[in-house]
Amino acid sequence: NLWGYGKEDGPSVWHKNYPVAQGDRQSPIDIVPHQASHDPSLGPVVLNYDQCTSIKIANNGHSVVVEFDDSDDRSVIRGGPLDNPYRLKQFHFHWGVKGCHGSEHTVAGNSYASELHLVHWNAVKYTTFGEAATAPDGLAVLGIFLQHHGRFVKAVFFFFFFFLLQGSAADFKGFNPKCLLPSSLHYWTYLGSLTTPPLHESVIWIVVKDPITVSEKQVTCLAGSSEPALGRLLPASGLYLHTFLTQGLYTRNWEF
Ligand SMILES: NS(=O)(=O)c1ccc(Cc2ccc([N+](=O)[O-])cc2)cc1
Ligand SMILES: [Zn+2]
Repeated sequence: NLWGYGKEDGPSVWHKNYPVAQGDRQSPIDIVPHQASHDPSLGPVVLNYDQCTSIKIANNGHSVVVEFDDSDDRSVIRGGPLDNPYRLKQFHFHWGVKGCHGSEHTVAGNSYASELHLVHWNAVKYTTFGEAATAPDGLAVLGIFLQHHGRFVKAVFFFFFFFLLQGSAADFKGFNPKCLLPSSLHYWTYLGSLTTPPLHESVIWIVVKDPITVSEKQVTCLAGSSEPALGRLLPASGLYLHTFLTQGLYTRNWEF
């Protein structure tokens, strides 16, 4: 496919197909806390996800994405650096193949195990996500660091990522991402870009300072709050995993 994270198709060569990679507001960045300037005009970020409607979960070959119904303003983020409410479109994770250095943003050079991105778009100024994704104030992505995954969480990631064969999707209803959010939303914010191709410089980044430790509790909440969906996913993926393991297909020790 067009791009990936390998030697031949990774970030160092993305500029060949996506010249904006050499732009002046590319993400991710290393956040250096004591170089960040305090902006007293910035208020708190407010999330209204109570009526959120997750639709499906899919594996696009680069990440696991949970899509939401964004046909109205039922799930929005507002406040902070945002002039309008931005609609929740999808969330996805970035994690590493080796242990715990999968986050995209780093804080004073330190990376976390993984990073959750909640992607929103400015439906006040633009009519479609695609249009917003090419505008300088079109998208707002809430980035949340996840730290030190236990074995249980790795298994869940494994289930999600490997059960959903590339390009497949499963319906995944009733999941509210609020259960994955830290209580205090202290954040850094900067104008940046999509962190993967097409790398459009259209993202107002809001990176939450405090990482969440994705504990069994969080994952259970994930399972709990989306019982119908995850319930359907897990046994199937459990079966898949069982087959995968027992049929000797399990060739290497997967590390997230
Ligand atoms: N990692 S991230 O910066 O939050 C990110 C969020 C969403 C996307 C998906 C995507 C966003 C926009 C387009 N586009 O405009 O053609 C295509 C794919 C890609 C990357
Ligand atoms: Zn992302």
